[in-house]
Amino acid sequence: MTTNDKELEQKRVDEVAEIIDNKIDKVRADLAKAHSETGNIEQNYGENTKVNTFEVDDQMETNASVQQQKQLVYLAVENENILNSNEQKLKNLQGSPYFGRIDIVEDGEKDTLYIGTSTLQDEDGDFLIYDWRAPISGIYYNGTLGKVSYPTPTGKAEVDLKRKRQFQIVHNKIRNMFDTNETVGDEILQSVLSEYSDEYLKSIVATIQHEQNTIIRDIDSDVLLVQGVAGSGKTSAILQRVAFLLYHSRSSLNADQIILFSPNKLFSNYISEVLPSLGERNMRQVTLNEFISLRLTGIQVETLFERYEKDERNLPQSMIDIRLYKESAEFLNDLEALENKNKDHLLYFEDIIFEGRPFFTKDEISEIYEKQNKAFSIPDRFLKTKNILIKRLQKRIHRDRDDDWVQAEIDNLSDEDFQQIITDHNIEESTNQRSIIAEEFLKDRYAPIYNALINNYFFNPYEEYLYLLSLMDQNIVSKEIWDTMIEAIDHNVEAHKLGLSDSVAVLYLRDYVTDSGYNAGIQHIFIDEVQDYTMAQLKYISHAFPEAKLTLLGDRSQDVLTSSYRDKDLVTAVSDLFNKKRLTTITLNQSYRSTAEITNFASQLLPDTEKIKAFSRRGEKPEIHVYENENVYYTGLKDCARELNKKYETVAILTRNEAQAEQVYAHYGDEAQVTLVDADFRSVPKGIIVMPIYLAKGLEFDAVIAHDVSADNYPDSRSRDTLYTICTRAMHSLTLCADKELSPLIRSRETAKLQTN
Ligand SMILES: Nc1ncnc2c1ncn2[C@@H]1O[C@H](COP(=O)(O)OP(=O)(O)OP(=O)(O)O)[C@@H](O)[C@H]1O
Repeated sequence: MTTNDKELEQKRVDEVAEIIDNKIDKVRADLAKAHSETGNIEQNYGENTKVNTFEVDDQMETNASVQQQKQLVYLAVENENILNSNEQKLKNLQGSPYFGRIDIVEDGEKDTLYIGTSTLQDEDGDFLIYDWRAPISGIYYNGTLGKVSYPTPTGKAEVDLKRKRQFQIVHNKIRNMFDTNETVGDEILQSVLSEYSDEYLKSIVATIQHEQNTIIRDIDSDVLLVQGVAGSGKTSAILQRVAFLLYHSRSSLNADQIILFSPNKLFSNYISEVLPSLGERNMRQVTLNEFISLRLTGIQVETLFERYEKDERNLPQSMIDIRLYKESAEFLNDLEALENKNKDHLLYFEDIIFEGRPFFTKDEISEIYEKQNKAFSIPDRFLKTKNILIKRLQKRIHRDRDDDWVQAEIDNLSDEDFQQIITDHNIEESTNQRSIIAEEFLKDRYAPIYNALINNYFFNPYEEYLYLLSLMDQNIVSKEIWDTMIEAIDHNVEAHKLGLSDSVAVLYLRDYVTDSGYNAGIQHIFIDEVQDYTMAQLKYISHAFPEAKLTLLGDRSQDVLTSSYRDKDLVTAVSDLFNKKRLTTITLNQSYRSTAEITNFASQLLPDTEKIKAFSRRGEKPEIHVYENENVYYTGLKDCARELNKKYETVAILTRNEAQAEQVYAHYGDEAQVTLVDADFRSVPKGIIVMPIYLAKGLEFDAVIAHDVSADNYPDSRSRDTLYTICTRAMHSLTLCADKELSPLIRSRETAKLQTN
């Protein structure tokens, strides 16, 4: 590449930068204008709705006018939103308008395309920048020079890729520029990965690698399972994939139809900037616990973290055996089969209480249910019962409307409330207007009953679950232990609590009997850290979102929360669970987060079968500090953190569990620059932080100190995943501190600098 090449490219950057600046000025002016228009319309709308509603004619006129005004407000707001989004996209291009260029020959014609985070056209409609998600841009990430193809609506198009050029442009100046035959050459990746960590994960759009691109652009799989080593870009790929899907299906998909199950609240904040930097809105995010708790209102569901902390203290074998069964997809199948087998069984119903008294008693509900034809399925019989109850409620409303107490209540209504009923229900003037008003009044009054019916509150899934458990012919543990377990759940439910595996089973059962609980509007579900999920949970999630395609990403070696009792092959288990769906499995072996020294050290913690490729970014060897006793240990740990903090903004001391994090923190006294991070934190503070590893899942830090890697604390292979996950959170510096004897998990000492104190 010649100096002249660079000058020409820089000239183009300058031109494009100027166009972007001009466009931003224009969009800002449009936005100011649109904003003041929206203000006017809104003000007008406010005034119109204040019109007299006491005369019927006025009222109708007002309704029509209000509708019209509402529409105007909607359009104005929509227009502003579009302008805002355009402005955001242009701002994202400012300073670094593109990162790639491809020269192609298509049907004998030469073309040069520049690729950036969004499309930019000049006045004549010519493309100055192609969106990275455009089909043709795929060539940039996938293709090596020569004949390549890209998808078009009419099939594959063949082109000859003549050149692939990468840029690193900062403040509109070309810092680096390379021609390459690879996906993205090492030089640019090196420079990106050497940067220090940030509060937020960054977009990898400019340096997406070949396998990552396959994940991002997959549109055919129902279930896309990614097994990727720590730091291989799984989370980054998910976010790029969301942006890709939003672009690819822009007429039929919006961000609200995508849900990401994330491991914790810190993580949600950590990833929150990527999509906006790509000009897209964030998808919905939920933790598994929030998802379950929202569906089981009034019950406190045990969190995975709480359970992990309890497991650390005591986890008898019988409990492991029961839990493994309850976490399997078969358990849910068995519950369903048992429910069906037992046609004569009367479901557990509940009274519907209204104003302190039963409105429908459980006897009445049971009687209706019993009368349903047993040849029908349980969900059918349940639905018929529900419909009869709704009809009875409607009859009751019709009957009660002429009762004296109702009439008296209507007489007592203020004029405004009276008119409100008329307006809300569009009641026209007629001879029986008063009866109609009475009926509507009663509907409002009885709305809680209607809601209770619609939401199936008259069915008690907890009792039903306990009953089915008692019927189970299991051979996992002795009958005595099984019965004790049922009793424990019963006590728990009385205290409005539920264990994690029971909660999913109750939900599944409730949804099965009541034929409800699914949301067909959601089109994509992403699950990060899928190794923390059980097959029962995955089965339930896929039942709850029947139309959604699933993208599952995990690392079997980072099974921090369940490896104490589970020994599973994630890929096989997931493949078995979704064997009827189009499933694609992708493996990522290359790790990008850490220096080669850290990755190589972390890899030797795992069995030799694990293949992890370190990225060729060099750094210091990890250090192991072994201390003679507890007193010197804590002084040493603190000194080490302080030293590191001089160089790195964030130093994370990571522990096995909460108690250990608290213990470390207690040794700090009130030192201001140290923060103990717990599950309620929304963002990671700077300075020295102390936290249990499960809260740091998915996150990364410049420098990590692994607390107490002694043989006591990490005695055997069951704690291997925890130690591995801790080590792989480090980007530039890793130190392991041990009180006395070093853990046997640390096999190869050559990959680290050992120091005894
Ligand atoms: N193609 C890439 N270009 C630049 N940086 C990348 C690329 N892929 C990954 N990275 C960087 O590597 C780091 C790890 O990525 P990410 O958190 O997505 O990995 P992960 O597989 O989800 O990790 P883990 O499972 O350990 O939490 C991040 O800093 C990310 O920006």
